Amino acid sequence: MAETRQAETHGFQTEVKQLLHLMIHSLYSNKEIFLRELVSNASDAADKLRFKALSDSSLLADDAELYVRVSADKDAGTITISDNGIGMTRDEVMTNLGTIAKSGTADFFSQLSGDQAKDSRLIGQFGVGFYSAFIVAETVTVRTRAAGASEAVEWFSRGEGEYELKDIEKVKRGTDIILKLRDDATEYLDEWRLKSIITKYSDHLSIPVQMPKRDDDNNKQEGWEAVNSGQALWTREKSEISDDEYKEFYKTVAHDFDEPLLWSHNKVEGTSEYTSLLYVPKRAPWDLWNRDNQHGIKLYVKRVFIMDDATQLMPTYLRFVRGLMDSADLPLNVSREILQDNKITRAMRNGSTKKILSMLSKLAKDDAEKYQEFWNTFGAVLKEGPAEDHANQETIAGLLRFASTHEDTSEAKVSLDAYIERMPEKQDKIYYIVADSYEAARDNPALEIFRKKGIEVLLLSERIDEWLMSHLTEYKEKPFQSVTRGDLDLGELDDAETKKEHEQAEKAFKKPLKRFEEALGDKVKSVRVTHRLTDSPACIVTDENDMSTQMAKLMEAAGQKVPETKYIFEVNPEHTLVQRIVAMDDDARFSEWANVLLDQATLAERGSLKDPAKFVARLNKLMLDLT
Ligand SMILES: Nc1ncnc2c1ncn2[C@@H]1O[C@H](COP(=O)(O)OP(=O)(O)OP(=O)(O)O)[C@@H](O)[C@H]1O
Repeated sequence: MAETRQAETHGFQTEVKQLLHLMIHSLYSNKEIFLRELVSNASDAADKLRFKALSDSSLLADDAELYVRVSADKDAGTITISDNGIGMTRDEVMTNLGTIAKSGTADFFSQLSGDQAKDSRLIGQFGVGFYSAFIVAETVTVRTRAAGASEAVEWFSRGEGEYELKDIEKVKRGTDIILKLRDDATEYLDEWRLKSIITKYSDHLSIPVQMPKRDDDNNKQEGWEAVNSGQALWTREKSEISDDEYKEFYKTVAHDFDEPLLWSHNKVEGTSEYTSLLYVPKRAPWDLWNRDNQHGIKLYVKRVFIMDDATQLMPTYLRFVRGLMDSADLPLNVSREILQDNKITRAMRNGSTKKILSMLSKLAKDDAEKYQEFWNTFGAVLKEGPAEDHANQETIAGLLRFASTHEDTSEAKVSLDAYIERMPEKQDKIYYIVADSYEAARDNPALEIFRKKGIEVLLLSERIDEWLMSHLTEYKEKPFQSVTRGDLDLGELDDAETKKEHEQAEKAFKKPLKRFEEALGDKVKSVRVTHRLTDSPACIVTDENDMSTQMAKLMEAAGQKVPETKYIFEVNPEHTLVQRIVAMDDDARFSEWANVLLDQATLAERGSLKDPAKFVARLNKLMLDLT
């Protein structure tokens, strides 16, 4: 027999206090969701017990019919949500109802602005769960007994700084949550009101949600009756499910306040048999950028809930997808380890990935505006795709959107198909540039020749872009080519005449090039005549096989040692400044100017210099010469 402990008072973790405060103040216009959250927790508790009982049937004891019960006591001003699910031990109560165990919680709180409308949306994304009880309740009492245990505990709180915990007697396994309603929330004492909320949010739960059965005069209670249909939504025929039902179901599975952007419900038969119901949300969850965050896919086996966050069922670059998969083939006692390397899981994952990608491709085709909304929210995550998923690389590439010299906006709107469609007949490559910002990409001197010739260049400036481009080599048999790497060969786009002119210019400029080489020494890899510039005197580019500027920056930012890249210095013999410098007899002065040109070109490409003070000093000296 466990030792009976005295009542204890515990303080909430700081974040819980913050969450409670925010919730009470920003969710008052959406109070009813507390019931959805508590009923859904109760139903999860029943699901968890059903799963655990597969290997230990004694846990169900003589109480095998699992249910959730909701009732109101008008005299006491309370409503009670009970379940005979898995329950909680004392330790579990302290962790689950006293702290927030999600990783990145502190980050989340730092995003809150104090603006109620904005914060309430963020809280929606965070998932309010159990604590939402305090939106309507003055006090909350939780009485719980874990399955298989004999002791039980009571948790009590006013939602302020602390909660009380004491040992109690509880006859049945499971959890009762008793809410003493605030004066402005007494509408929830009405059974009809409760019933309508349950049918709205929880109709699809496979666990029966019961309410008191009233006699004909609607007065005395005669047992309990289920108020939800009790049929899991995804097991029904698509044609019988309304859009509203899909949307409400999404809110429950994804814990989102908003409607989904789109969804797909599939029954797959053949070598593997499963049903999937997958949603793409409208808004990004608050921790989308954390690659380790929870994946949103729940796994069921033959309608029995097995686990949340089934990472094996969806690739990481689709981690924004929410929903569930229900397998007819997996064993009920499946574990995460078994899922790891399993033919059935792989088939489900491949099938669902294809489904999501084709759903997005269809959206892009049918409703460009809505697709753009999706892209602006999740595009940067999808960009992880080509590296992670080679098999679907071409499809993912087709979904990418870029800023480009064709448009006058930093918004990424151009698809590769649109780019190819606009390509002049003789163009055989897809040209792009990666820089720190849209402006730096747009204004990079290396684009001058492309502008002059009317060749479109994709302008990339997100952190992930260099990584993306290192994995994308071609799209529809057109190779990608960075405009700041390697020797620029416009192939067929240059006619024989231009090529001849280039050769002549190079020949004629041989001597000056030698002078530049001597002046710059080992600061550069080589010096050559440029074919990319029309308006600028010089630029720097990397050799085809060297690490690009952006990749080097990324690696440096990640704390890795990066070998120093030597740039190729390209000069524009047509430029007046270059012509004047070349005409100088004084080698020392020539060298000063050559160095200034190199530093300028480095600034345009890298955005910073190793020794900026020296550049400024040199420039000042040359300016003095002119005044
Ligand atoms: N009725 C219940 N029976 C058993 N455990 C419960 C019950 N209600 C809550 N819990 C436990 O408390 C934890 C915290 O609940 P809470 O609703 O705050 O978060 P969650 O359900 O894990 O997350 P979210 O609601 O954001 O998806 C749950 O994960 C569960 O372990």
